[in-house]
Amino acid sequence: MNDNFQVEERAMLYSKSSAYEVQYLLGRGSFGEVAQCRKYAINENVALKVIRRWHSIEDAKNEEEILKQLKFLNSHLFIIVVWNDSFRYKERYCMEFEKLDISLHEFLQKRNSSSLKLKEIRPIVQQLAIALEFLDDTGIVRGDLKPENIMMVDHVRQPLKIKVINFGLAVNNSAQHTGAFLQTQYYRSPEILLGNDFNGAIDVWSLGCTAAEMLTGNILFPGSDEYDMLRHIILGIGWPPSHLLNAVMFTNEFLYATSREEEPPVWRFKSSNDEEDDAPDEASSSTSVPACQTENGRLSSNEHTPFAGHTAEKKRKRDGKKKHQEDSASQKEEGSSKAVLFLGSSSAKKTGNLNENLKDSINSKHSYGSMHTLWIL
Ligand SMILES: Nc1ncnc2c1ncn2[C@@H]1O[C@H](COP(=O)(O)OP(=O)(O)OP(=O)(O)O)[C@@H](O)[C@H]1O
Repeated sequence: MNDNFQVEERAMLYSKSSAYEVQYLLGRGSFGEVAQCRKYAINENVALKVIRRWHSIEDAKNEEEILKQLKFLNSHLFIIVVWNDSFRYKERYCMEFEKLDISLHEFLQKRNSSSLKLKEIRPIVQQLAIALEFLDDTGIVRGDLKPENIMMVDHVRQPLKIKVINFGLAVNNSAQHTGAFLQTQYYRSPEILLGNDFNGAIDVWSLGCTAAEMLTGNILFPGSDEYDMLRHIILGIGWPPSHLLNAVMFTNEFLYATSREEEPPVWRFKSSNDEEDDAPDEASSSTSVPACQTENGRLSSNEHTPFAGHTAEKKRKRDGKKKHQEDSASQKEEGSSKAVLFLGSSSAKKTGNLNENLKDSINSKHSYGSMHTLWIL
């Protein structure tokens, strides 16, 4: 069979039930291209995700399995993209979705200020909370929430209507099984970074990061890697509770305890250059700038503020004792993660109890990553 199929204008694909004509490319992802196609059987436009042939068809099938389960649970009622059909064409695997408009990421880029007004953000967060509540109820599916995976249904109509695309299967709710695959780096929760068990709170974390990004136009925690992510988070909102640090799987990859005898241990950042006993408290370093304090414009991964080098660390070592005491004090402020969720717009008020239920539901997801939520009504 000739497998030399290219996703290009006017190319034809065929399933058992319909012919599809490619109109134009909507976007590219890690698995393949997504094109707007005319579906002749119904004479409507659809979005066809055509998986690259060198990519594992298995991954596509896993995604399809999740979509089937979501559809069975009436996901279309909960701000989740509608998946219609899948088929194989010339060694490509194709998944047909309802055609949506542009992503929130593109929408933010189109805007001069690259940030949204509160009155635009509120209905988006309200809709995302509904989607997350639904996904959490499934018990196994998590959203990979980030502006690229939030699609506008129609970006010129107010209030902005959105749908969530792309999900992950949360095997056993354990980071050991699913880990980093579940969340994209900038939106990855502390539970996942530190290898803790997790629940729906990790999606609330990503929701908080996304809400902050809509408001400021900047990525909230633009860490260049997992280590740098943790540094940004601790700089921005403080240390995770010590009981979490003492228990989780990857703590020792990023941090070390200053004294094994101390009860509880006091954690500090490991430095890439120094011996453990030489490492400063990077999180409280005055040379580092929290992501939330950056200037205008989205930061890319290579624009992050790097750790101060070895010399600066040596210098800070002189003040080590003082910092150590400050460390201990700040670690006692347990549950220090904060984020702002703007829920309760005029549209939310119309939904009355639903809004209250969502608040309860989100507030009930207690863990470090669930963030303290501040409701602006
Ligand atoms: N239903 C849709 N309607 C319109 N555009 C879409 C739709 N689904 C996806 N797109 C566009 O195609 C792009 C890639 O899609 P998607 O993220 O699903 O691919 P992917 O291969 O799963 O990517 P990744 O795993 O890297 O996120 C999206 O960023 C979006 O711009």
